[in-house]
Amino acid sequence: MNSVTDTPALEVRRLTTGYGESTVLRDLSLTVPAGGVVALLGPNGAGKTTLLRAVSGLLPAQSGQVLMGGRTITNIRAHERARAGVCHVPEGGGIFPSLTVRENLVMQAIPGGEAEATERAVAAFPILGDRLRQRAGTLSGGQRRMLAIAAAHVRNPALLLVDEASLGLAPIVVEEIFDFLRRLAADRAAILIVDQFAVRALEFAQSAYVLRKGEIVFDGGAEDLLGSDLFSHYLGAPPIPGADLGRPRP
Ligand SMILES: Nc1ncnc2c1ncn2[C@@H]1O[C@H](COP(=O)(O)OP(=O)(O)OP(=O)(O)O)[C@@H](O)[C@H]1O
Repeated sequence: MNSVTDTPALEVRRLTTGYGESTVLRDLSLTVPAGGVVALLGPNGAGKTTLLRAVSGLLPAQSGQVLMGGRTITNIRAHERARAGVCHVPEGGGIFPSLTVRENLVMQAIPGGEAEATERAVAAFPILGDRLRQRAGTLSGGQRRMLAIAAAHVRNPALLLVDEASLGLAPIVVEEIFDFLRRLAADRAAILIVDQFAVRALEFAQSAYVLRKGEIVFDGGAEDLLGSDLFSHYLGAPPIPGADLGRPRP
């Protein structure tokens, strides 16, 4: 019998899903260990976002199963999955632009925990402390990303799904975001991360999956992928230090 720590944070078993008549993911299986960080990589259109949506319940499974902490969540709705501890930070979103920064944070708090929620978020990203009364829609791109991740952090999720943490952001902002994600990971949060900057994601993760046309073509250690010819084989560009070549190509 599994102990609590052996039970993966997330198990996707033979999942098939898509949009209407179009199937995007076929028979896909993936595991995020408890406290593990997993990178999900692949070219544009491979199905990475679709997988995150299927895990967070925004997209129903056509077949297969999704389990969180050993419990089947395949048939429960997105808000119930969120209550169960799944937190999805979508690409370019995850905030309410017309609300202030403080309101975005407070709405994630448990009743009575509003002040603590704000404190937690500001401790994660101090710049948010200077922006609490500002409408989230008027923040810079980097600050919006920080707010989306901080709002997720407020809920103390068991499983964090981060879609494109760094896309379009200045390197210094990306560094700050990854520093925080590293701290979360050190606190044993399970994280499934999609990032166009494959090298950065692989440096952050312990293991990786590469998706192509809805199917897993690589499943293994992040270092195995990073330090070998497999990287260019699967992701099309060699990791050259200092160059923005971590971006997967179609
Ligand atoms: N709402 C939708 N309706 C129909 N098809 C969709 C929808 N969203 C995505 N698709 C299709 O599903 C496939 C996978 O898209 P998805 O966004 O999951 O890929 P991705 O790997 O995240 O790509 P990217 O890196 O460009 O974000 C693509 O062929 C895309 O056109």
